[in-house]
Amino acid sequence: MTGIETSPGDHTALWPAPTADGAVDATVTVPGSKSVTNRGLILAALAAEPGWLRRPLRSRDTLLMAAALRAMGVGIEETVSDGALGSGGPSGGGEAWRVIPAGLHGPATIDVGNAGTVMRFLPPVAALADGPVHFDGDPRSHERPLNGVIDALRALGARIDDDGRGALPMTVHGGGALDGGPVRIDASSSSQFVSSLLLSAPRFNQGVEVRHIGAALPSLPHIRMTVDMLRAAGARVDTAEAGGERGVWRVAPSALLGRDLVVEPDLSNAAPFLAAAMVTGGRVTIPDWPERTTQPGDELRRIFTEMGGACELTDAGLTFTGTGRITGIDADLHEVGELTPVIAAVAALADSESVLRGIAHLRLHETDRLAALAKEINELGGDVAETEDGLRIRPRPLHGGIFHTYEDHRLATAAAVLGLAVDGVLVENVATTAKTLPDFPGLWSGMLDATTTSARRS
Ligand SMILES: O=C(O)C1=C[C@@H](OP(=O)(O)O)[C@@H](O)[C@H](O)C1
Ligand SMILES: C=C(OP(=O)(O)O)C(=O)O
Repeated sequence: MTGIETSPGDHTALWPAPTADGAVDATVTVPGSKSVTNRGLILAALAAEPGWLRRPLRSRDTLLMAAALRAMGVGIEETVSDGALGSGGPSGGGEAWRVIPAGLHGPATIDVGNAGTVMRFLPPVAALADGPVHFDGDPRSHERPLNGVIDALRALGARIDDDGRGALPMTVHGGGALDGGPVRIDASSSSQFVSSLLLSAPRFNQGVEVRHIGAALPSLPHIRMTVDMLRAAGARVDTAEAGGERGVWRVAPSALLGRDLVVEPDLSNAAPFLAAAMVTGGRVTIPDWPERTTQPGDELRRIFTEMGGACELTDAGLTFTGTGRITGIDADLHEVGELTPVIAAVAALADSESVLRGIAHLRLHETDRLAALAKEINELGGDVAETEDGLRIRPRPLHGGIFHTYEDHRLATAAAVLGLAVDGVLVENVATTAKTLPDFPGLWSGMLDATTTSARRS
């Protein structure tokens, strides 16, 4: 495990965001999906036989997940696959992780960093271990809600010591098995509470029946991703979409298959690159864009088209073309909240007002994203106001300055988008992008260098 930032990064470092000289014209290969990689790791670790993850994302969040599973005894071998190892996916071989399930053991200590998927998806796995598993992480991990997972696990038979706030740090006293059964949770603050219980449920004695009570659930595509991946691993899952009750998910106890999974590119991390086409009136192609996917980033096709761009899905991937003119948008981003920071950056460069709704839960993400976006864009001369459930963005001429990022990868990529159009944007701690995107500055300058090269050729 080398070459990836595994700490939150250096707050004193300032990265001068490059401006674009003209329309970008580039093909950008985006690394694998965080959400698919971390679900794939858990399902493979709980399987009855070894499995493969091909083209996994190697970033802070996924390396923390792999380290945590290893700490509980799971084998994860990193290899570079070639034809001999089987299909390497649409573009051939590349990196692959072989996951070898084993008895889950405590005592173990897990560093969750600031990864929602690690802090929420692993406590049910720890409940299946045969000893205590201690969870802690970055200071922000102590503030992000975990009560839905803690309360549900207790109701399902787990013993957990925490300080009574429903947050980290905590110790799950794994008993080697968990009863499971019916449980009610309020997952209105994070869809990850539901995904967490479903992912480990095939290994609970009675499986699980999760009933969501409370206000609307955010990020439904991510719950669909959980259900799809469970089914692909052989689990039996009942959902509203399969004729079941709304807000209720049932997973039957069963053995899980070891899969050979090719991880899709991270479509949410494609957002800044597609935004570059929007902002510069250029063209960006993302290879291997899936034809069908549960990733919320697929909605970018619709959202950026509504804002004035155009896209085409071909054998080469998704090609997104901007005209340089951006129209403001009135959009409910409840289901695709993680796309908000980059959409807000594009909206700040539009020629009319935008209203982004349905995203109050973003106040509980890596940072309070609504407050941070409003403050940082306004400090560059913008006019962004927080509403009860989102942002109202009135485009203004922007100027350079320091853009603080609050250890939030998506704040940093949003700042890079603004920097394409605004001279003198200095992005604090761009290294924080390593949470989900290794070498973002390299990919960004690669996109701009490819543009210069193609301009010279023509
Ligand atoms: O399950 C997942 O992989 C995710 C679910 C969403 O979380 P919330 O429902 O907490 O917004 C999303 O924002 C996060 O980036 C990834
Ligand atoms: C909310 C996010 O991450 P996490 O998995 O830490 O919740 C995100 O990546 O936008």
